Amino acid sequence: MDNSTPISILWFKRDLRLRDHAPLQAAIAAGRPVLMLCCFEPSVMADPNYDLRHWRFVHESLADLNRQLTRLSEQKPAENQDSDHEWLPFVFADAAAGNGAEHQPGRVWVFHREVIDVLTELAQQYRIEAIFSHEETGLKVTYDRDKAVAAWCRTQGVTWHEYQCNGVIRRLKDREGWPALWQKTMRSDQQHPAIDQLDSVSLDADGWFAAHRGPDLPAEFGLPDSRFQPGGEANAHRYLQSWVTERIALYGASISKPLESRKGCSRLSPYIAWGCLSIRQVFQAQLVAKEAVGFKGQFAAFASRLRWHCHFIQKFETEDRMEFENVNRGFDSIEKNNDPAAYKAWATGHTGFPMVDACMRCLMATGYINFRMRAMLMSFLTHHLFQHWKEGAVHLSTLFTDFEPGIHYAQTQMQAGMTGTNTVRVYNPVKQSHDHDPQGVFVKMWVPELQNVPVAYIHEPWTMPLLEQDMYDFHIGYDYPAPIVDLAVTAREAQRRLYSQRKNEVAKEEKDRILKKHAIPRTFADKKKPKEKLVAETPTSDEPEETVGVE
Ligand SMILES: Cc1cc2nc3c(=O)[nH]c(=O)nc-3n(C[C@H](O)[C@H](O)[C@H](O)COP(=O)(O)OP(=O)(O)OC[C@H]3O[C@@H](n4cnc5c(N)ncnc54)[C@H](O)[C@@H]3O)c2cc1C
Repeated sequence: MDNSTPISILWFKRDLRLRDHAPLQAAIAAGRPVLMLCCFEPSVMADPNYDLRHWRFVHESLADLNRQLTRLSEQKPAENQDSDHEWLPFVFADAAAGNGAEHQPGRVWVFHREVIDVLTELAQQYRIEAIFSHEETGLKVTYDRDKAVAAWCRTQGVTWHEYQCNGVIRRLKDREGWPALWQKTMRSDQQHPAIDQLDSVSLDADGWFAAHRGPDLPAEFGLPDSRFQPGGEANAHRYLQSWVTERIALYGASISKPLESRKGCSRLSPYIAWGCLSIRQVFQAQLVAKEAVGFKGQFAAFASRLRWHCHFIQKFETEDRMEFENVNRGFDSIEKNNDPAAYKAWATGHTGFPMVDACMRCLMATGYINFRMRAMLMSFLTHHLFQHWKEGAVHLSTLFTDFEPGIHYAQTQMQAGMTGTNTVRVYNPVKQSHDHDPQGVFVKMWVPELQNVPVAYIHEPWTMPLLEQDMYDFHIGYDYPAPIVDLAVTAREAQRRLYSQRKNEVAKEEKDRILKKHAIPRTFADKKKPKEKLVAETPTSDEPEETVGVE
């Protein structure tokens, strides 16, 4: 192929799948050879929100895409595929049966360079006619990158076709009609690319590509770590299948519990965040399963969370300054503590509160903790320690394998009480421990110092009399820290300061602005529905049902 042959570029971003992929479908339909690429960009990898755990997941997901494409190009018949890919024939049966013999599905070319540099150098080799990708609602670093790519496309005469990502809509002024648009997207046909017709551009692997792909990626990206969820579309479908056919039964009883949620929640979040699954695929899978397996209430609660996913990202899409600034400017004048020692105790899991410490350590080791405990961690930092949310938000981003900027920053602001529109929820970690880990099993799993502490004291080890501390050879302040704050005092003080801050004029004006921009207007029918039902079926509020009530 010479440089006068027009080609299309399929740019994989946070959409690491081959199914329900509108840009790939459109790139194939455009009829030109397609060059599929993905870039590990040094500028994005240097962003403080990211960590090895994210890039390992992306690396695994890309390896999975290339494994699938290799199998398709080898035209292996469905029955010969190993159990690793037993789900593959489901979508690609035609290609696997040999209908795509004329075309090589090829591979995704993975660079370790800025995308703009890759595009510039590719443009010297090929006539790039168009770029196809999903719209990304990302951090400032990727937003700026996308603006640079758009400018590059304009100067080069390249058309950049961007496709809606999940239920998030660009350039929306307010939320009038948003729920109906979301439903329409979720119920519309999936956009499966005709992979058997993909005419893939093949770069010279040992020549041009080797010279231009950039430095080797860090070796750890390629080393699996079994403590974390593995990346890839194949794994995503496995989690989805086991969720909708079996694990859904556990949802209601597990959602709030740090231990039980590890199996009894879907655990689909990293696959959704990195695009190994689209929200539409998940929504439609649960619609089908609901008819087959029942558990309608559990499925309804799950479906409402799929909508929250897009609802929160939509907020960030509309107001991305919340990565750096208080969403309600009326809180800019609030004075927060600046206590590095307290922050460090929180960030490393040494606060003296077993549930806080167990959750943080579990998160550090495995990349996952359930919603309620995420909210509790943020509440502990911003309410009980009264520290600013910013540093803590970045710390948690690096720990969540499922880090999704839109959900993360919108949730952080809400949990920290920075919206001025939601109830301030100050979580009591002792109560959470009693309610959701009564025997201290989870706590002991992650805070081994507490191994010998009797259940009677596991939630508040500092209440253990000295005599018993001697008896169990466990000493507060020596084997495990004394609590770093007095919860009753800090909870009261946080509520007082946050609510009094809401009274300033800027906070009030901002509240109105925020509601106008981000809240989903209630319809008359919604207003007549009982609250619980409303939350499950048509959430007009931001507040996940499991946090209703004072904590
Ligand atoms: C401070 C804070 C930060 C968070 N940061 C992230 C993040 O970076 N990435 C992320 O995916 N989720 C985030 N969440 C939301 C939520 O905790 C996770 O989505 C959920 O725990 C993932 O587990 P799951 O897939 O088993 O959830 P399930 O209960 O099985 O829910 C299914 C899917 O619905 C979506 N979802 C569930 N709960 C919420 C919610 N409260 N808000 C928005 N979407 C939701 C997710 O995509 C999730 O995968 C955050 C919550 C808090 C309080």
